[in-house]
Amino acid sequence: MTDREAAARAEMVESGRSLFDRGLATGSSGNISVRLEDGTILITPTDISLGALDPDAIAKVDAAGAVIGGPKPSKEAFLHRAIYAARPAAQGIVHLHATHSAAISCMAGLSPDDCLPPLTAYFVMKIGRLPLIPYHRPGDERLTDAIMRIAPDHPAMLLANHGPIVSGASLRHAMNRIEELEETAKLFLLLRGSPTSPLTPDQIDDLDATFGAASQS
Ligand SMILES: O=C(O)[C@@H](O)C(=O)COP(=O)(O)O
Ligand SMILES: [Zn+2]
Repeated sequence: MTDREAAARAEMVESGRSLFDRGLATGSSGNISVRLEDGTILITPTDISLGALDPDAIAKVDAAGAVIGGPKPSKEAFLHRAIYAARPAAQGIVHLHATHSAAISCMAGLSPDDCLPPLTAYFVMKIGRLPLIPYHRPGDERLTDAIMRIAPDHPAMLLANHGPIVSGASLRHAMNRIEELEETAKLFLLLRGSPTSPLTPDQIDDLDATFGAASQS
């Protein structure tokens, strides 16, 4: 095993524990993956608590989905593979059922192109727009087409009646992103019923020009 793979396994364990300890992952929901230099993907096993990962019991699949090591992979491995295929720079992916973003994913009348308003600069910088992916049961590979179409322009997507799935240039980057998404979902729910002033298109353009559009990384 390369040093990079050993470090990735350790980082997955630590990330899962951190998410679980803070209540961002509960029960056995959610999954985490890292893409290695050779294109193979480390992914959490199916039906396991993210708080109880073992670095020596993490599944490994190739880009075509064949299992090349470890226990049975997450049923969402196809989804992670589709995102890696659509976003060549992505090296880490996190999927959660975090309460506030999962609550948003169940709301009626969401805009499919953008289901959270640009409330804060950091949300714009980390997420940009948040598209809604139509409901499919977990593990349904028919989701692949929609993901391949939408993921190239979006590092974060919200699965309807389910939760967010977010990629990043590293696992740390994906973690930061999904945590920002969850915090913004919480803000959005806190502000419901209060008049709010989301950022304007000019303010968003200024952020994109200064920090780079979130869609690019
Ligand atoms: O919601 C689901 O069933 C999956 O998306 C999930 O979060 C956990 O599934 P596994 O990764 O197969 O445990
Ligand atoms: Zn899920």
